Amino acid sequence: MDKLEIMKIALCGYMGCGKSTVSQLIASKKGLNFVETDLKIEKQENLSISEIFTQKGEIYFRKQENLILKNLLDNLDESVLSLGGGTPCYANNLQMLKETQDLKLVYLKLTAANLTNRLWSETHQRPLISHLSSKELLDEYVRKHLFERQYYYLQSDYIIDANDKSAEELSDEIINLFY
Ligand SMILES: Nc1ncnc2c1ncn2[C@@H]1O[C@H](COP(=O)(O)OP(=O)(O)OP(=O)(O)O)[C@@H](O)[C@H]1O
Ligand SMILES: O=C(O)C1=C[C@@H](O)[C@@H](O)[C@H](O)C1
Ligand SMILES: [Mg+2]
Repeated sequence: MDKLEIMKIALCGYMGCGKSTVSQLIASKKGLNFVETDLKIEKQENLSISEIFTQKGEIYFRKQENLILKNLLDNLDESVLSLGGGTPCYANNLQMLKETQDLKLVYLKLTAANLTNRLWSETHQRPLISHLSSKELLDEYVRKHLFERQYYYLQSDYIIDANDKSAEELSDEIINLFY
């Protein structure tokens, strides 16, 4: 495919890998829309992600995530889409992403150790890890969880080694894949 035809980029990866930060940089550098599934769900529910998990439960969240992704992909313009950490791992989300014309799925891959270091100061905002009270417990959780999820993330069109790179560098590396 001609590089210039690809105008839809979706970033996936584990919590804290930089999806939101890097997607926004790519969108602003290339004049594309920035879209984030988590933000869409928060807006629809008028609740934060943590509040949705607590008040309505994870199954409800996953159902809304699937419906919102379907709606987004059916109507997607030139955009950079920042997915939720679990999005490709549930329902038919990965299949929908792979079947969307002109969309390329990019995995921001970080080691479990680097993810743990980054997430340790930010656990309170993330409902799946907010109960983990020590860095050792967080590390153990991330290792197991990442192992389960890599199966899905690794089916992305592009796998980017995001260890020890700034968000600026990563945004340029991804832009260079397509433009
Ligand atoms: N390349 C980078 N190097 C160092 N820190 C980064 C990098 N990219 C993002 N960060 C920082 O890591 C944290 C997580 O980044 P961000 O929120 O973009 O990740 P995310 O993948 O969107 O997470 P979530 O799955 O929770 O939505 C933030 O504090 C952000 O400033
Ligand atoms: O990794 C996950 O399963 C999640 C990541 C976040 O982006 C949110 O979508 C939510 O906290 C669940
Ligand atoms: Mg994010």
